[in-house]
Amino acid sequence: MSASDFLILNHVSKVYRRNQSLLERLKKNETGGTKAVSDVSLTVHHGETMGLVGESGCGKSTLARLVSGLMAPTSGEISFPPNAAGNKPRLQMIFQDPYSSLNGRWTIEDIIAEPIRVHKLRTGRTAIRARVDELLIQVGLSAADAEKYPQEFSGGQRQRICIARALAGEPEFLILDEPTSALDVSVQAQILNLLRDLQKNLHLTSLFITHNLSVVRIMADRIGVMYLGELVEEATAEELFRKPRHPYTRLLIDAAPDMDTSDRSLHPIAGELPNPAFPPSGCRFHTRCPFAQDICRNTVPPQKATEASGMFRCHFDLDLSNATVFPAVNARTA
Ligand SMILES: Nc1ncnc2c1ncn2[C@@H]1O[C@H](COP(=O)(O)OP(=O)(O)OP(=O)(O)O)[C@@H](O)[C@H]1O
Repeated sequence: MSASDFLILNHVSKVYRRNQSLLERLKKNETGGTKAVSDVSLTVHHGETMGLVGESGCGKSTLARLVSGLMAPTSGEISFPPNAAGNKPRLQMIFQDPYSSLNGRWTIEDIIAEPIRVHKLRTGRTAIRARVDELLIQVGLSAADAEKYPQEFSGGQRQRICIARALAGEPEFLILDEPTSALDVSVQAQILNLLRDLQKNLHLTSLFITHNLSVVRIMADRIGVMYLGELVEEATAEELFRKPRHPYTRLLIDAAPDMDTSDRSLHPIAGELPNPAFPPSGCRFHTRCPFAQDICRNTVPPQKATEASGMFRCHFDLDLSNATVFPAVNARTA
């Protein structure tokens, strides 16, 4: 542990239990459920944005809920090393759906004022209203919007309100779970720009979760890649794109849309995602990996360190820096 450590995940796993049929029990699934997060170890440093990326169902949202304390891990530990004052950091979350996360019967003032009141950050109606106005302006809305209701705003504007509400709690740590995935492509870029400016100006530490690698490339200092509950690679954003070490990372890079063009759709990733309740043996990615050998089917790959303080889990040291390593995939998506 070092002084710059903000959040530490130590061998964290989460199993969702479910009722099994007799046949299922006889078959094999000894865990009796879905191991949505499997043995994840990760450190987030002060002031850093850690991106988590992977396809739907890889366990990203489960990890977010574990880190936020909404849910306890089945095994492993999650800790926030105490700051100088010995306090736990204040945490806020921003979710994907700005429609369901705002109470339609409350005015925007009530919504944004709530965390200010709960954490006793200002007292008195005038001071609280002044802070609400300030936050609305900070997220690109206007003080007059405080009197309105959520239904009067577009999706992008509602996400701005959610961001203002999160900032109202004066968080040291922000968890963003697919904050732009429900928005139109043109609005996505505006919200990402806003979030980037806020992170820079407010020196927030954050966990940014998305299925879109192009989005974390813009937002994150470091990126963790998840596949079927496991962290398969972790590196700085620069290193991950320059020299991916795991074949799944290479496929995600090839599937990522180009944020500089109007076509920002994700390209499909080859192969079918296995059922997380019954992950493949050995390397979980072997059923989709063009480099798979017998060892991949039978043996769990070791965790290997990269030169630049990253890590990856693959039996081989493949050179994946060139996009042509998956010609079939690239021909299909061209
Ligand atoms: N409450 C739950 N009970 C049982 N299984 C669950 C529960 N929540 C998630 N799962 C399962 O755990 C796995 C991981 O889900 P999770 O939502 O964390 O993934 P994700 O990567 O965030 O996906 P998405 O982007 O679709 O939300 C999936 O197989 C999912 O079906």
